[in-house]
This record gives sequence, C-alpha cells and structure tokens, in this order.
Amino acid sequence: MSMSERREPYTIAWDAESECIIYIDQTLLPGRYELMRCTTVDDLARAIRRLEIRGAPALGIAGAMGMALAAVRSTEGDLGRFLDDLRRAGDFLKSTRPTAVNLSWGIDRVLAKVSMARTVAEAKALAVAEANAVAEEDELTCRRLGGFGKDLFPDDCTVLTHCNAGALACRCWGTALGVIRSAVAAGKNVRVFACETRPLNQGSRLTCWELARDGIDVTLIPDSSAAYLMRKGKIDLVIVGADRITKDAVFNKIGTYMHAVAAHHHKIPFYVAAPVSTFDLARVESEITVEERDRAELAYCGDRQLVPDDVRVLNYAFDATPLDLVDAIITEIGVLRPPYAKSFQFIETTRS
Ligand SMILES: CSC[C@H]1O[C@H](OP(=O)(O)O)[C@H](O)[C@@H]1O
Repeated sequence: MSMSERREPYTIAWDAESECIIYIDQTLLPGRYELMRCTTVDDLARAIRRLEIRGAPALGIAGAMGMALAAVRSTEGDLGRFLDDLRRAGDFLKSTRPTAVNLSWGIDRVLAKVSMARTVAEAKALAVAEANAVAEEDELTCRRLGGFGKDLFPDDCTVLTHCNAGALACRCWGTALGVIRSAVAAGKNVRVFACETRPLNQGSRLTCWELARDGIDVTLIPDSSAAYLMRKGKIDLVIVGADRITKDAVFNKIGTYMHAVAAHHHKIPFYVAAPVSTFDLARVESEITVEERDRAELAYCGDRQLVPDDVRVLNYAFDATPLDLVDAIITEIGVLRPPYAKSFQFIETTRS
C-alpha cells in the first residue's frame, strides 16, 4: 500500500463516544503496537512522563486533550470554580515535561477558548472542540511543512536524522520525517541514516520502525558514528525536529548539538523542521529548563546494569543548538533562513 493510502489510527486521538484519549503506547514499539485508552488527567500525566506519548507536536495535542479530559470529567457546577480546576489541571500537566513548549501551548490554547464560555456545559463543549481542532490542524501543518522542506532536498541524497520527529511525534506524517516523506512522495531518491538516539532509542525504536513501514531506505547507526560518516562524505544533509525554538537557540533531543557542530565543521546543511507552535520567541536559551530524566534510563538496559551503583549519572533529555549552526528552519508557513531576527518578526506577526 502506498504511504498516502495507509490509514493508521492517529498517534493520539479523542474518542468522542467514551470521552477519552486513545494513543499508541510508544514505549512498546517496535515490538508491540498497542493502542491505549486514557480516561483521567493523572493517567495522561503518567503516559507523558513515561514517553508513552512523546514528541513536541504530539505533546501539544496531548495537552489540549488533557484539558478536554479534565473538562468532561469535572463535576463542578460553578463556572468560576470549574475554570480554576481546569487551570490547575493544566499546570499539573505542564510540569510533566518542561522543555517542549508545545505541551504548554496546547493547554493554553484550550484554556483561552473555554474562558469565553458562559456556562459549564458550554465550556465542556468548547474544550473538546478546541482539542480536536488542535489535533486536526497538526496534520495539515505537517503536510505543509513537508511541502516546503522537500525542495531543500537534492533529487538523490543521504540524510541524517536524530531521535524521532515523525508521525509518532505528531498526529501523523511528522515534521523532520514529514519532510522526508514529502521528498520521497515527490519522487526524490532519499536514503536515511537514523541515529539510535541514546538513552531511550527513539531513533532505532521509532524512526526506523516508521520509515521501514513506509518502505523508505533507512540504516540505523549509533549516535557516535554520525561525525565519522560526515567525514567520509556519506551525509548530504541533517534534518531534525525541535521541542522549543527561542530567540537564540533550538532545543531538541540530547545529541542534536553534537550533530550541528559536526555538520558545521564538514559544511553539511543542518535543517530544523518545526511548526510555528514550537517557537517561543519571548525567551532566550538561558531561561529554559532542560529536562533531566531518571538515572535508571542510562544505568540499565532492561535488567542489565551498565554502571556501578556509586557512580553519578547526568541524564539530560535535551540540548540547545545556537541558531548560527542552523542553516534553515522549515515551518508550515515557509523556510526561514538566517538572519533569523527578521524571519522571527514575521513569525510573531502570524501569531498575533
Ligand atoms: C517533532 S518534535 C519531536 C522531538 O521530541 C523528541 O523528544 P522526546 O522523544 O523526548 O519527546 C525529540 O526531541 C524530537 O526531536
């Protein structure tokens, strides 16, 4: 079946009948493909913390649907207290993963909409409708972004990716992988080197799974091989996703900065694919919290201990790449090129 015809259940969706969230549990991939049902905000927070649901745009959708979940489960009859409860649920969900701005963006988008309600019933309906709107817009956003990005690809090229910025990080299609899909659909001959992306292996487990299912040529490499393959002339360009883009830096999965430095040294184009919702242009790198995750993610591989108990572990989930190492930022409203200050003014006007 061609890619465009394959209709998978979306990575995350609102089930109107049972008023709950349905999502693919990404911790089980690639071995098991299981759809999970989430009925409470606490369940959703746990799923986000465990990266059952992950990826910036998917977190935006999850945040919006978390507000819908809080709304439909509420028994509060007073509108003022109902809205206060929703704001508290939103703050709780925002605390689960602080680096990706999309999570807060999705939550705040629904809260802004429900604040216009005149009754609790209207607020509940608005929350669900806005959450679904966030999800549906994501698909169109990814395809538009892919449409712009594909033109940056040579007709025959080998591309390096890091982590997973694919359909599993969005509602479907993907951002960085969405550009690859759009380039392949446009008839370009694209080969992919996917970095495994230690410690949680989003590259080997998720990106390789996605691309193999689409019949796209993908080879798994350890993160540590990327620079050597660049030195050997095996990489034509690098494309990654993003979790937050500030005035001066791109926050993305740990290891992204390493690839940006190596690409810059080898004069290889380094591209970031991200929707406008990932931009946080009121802040600079130094103001952003970089999520640190559990020691166990590095200290164990399954049941196998990899480091002595008395050795410290520092497990950053993200890093920051300065914009002067980024050759282009591909968005759903076009491709941004340096100097970014002028492009960012345009972004701000589209959002105001
Ligand atoms: C399309 S953005 C995906 C972005 O999110 C990933 O982080 P995580 O797997 O921890 O949610 C990674 O930074 C990807 O680039």
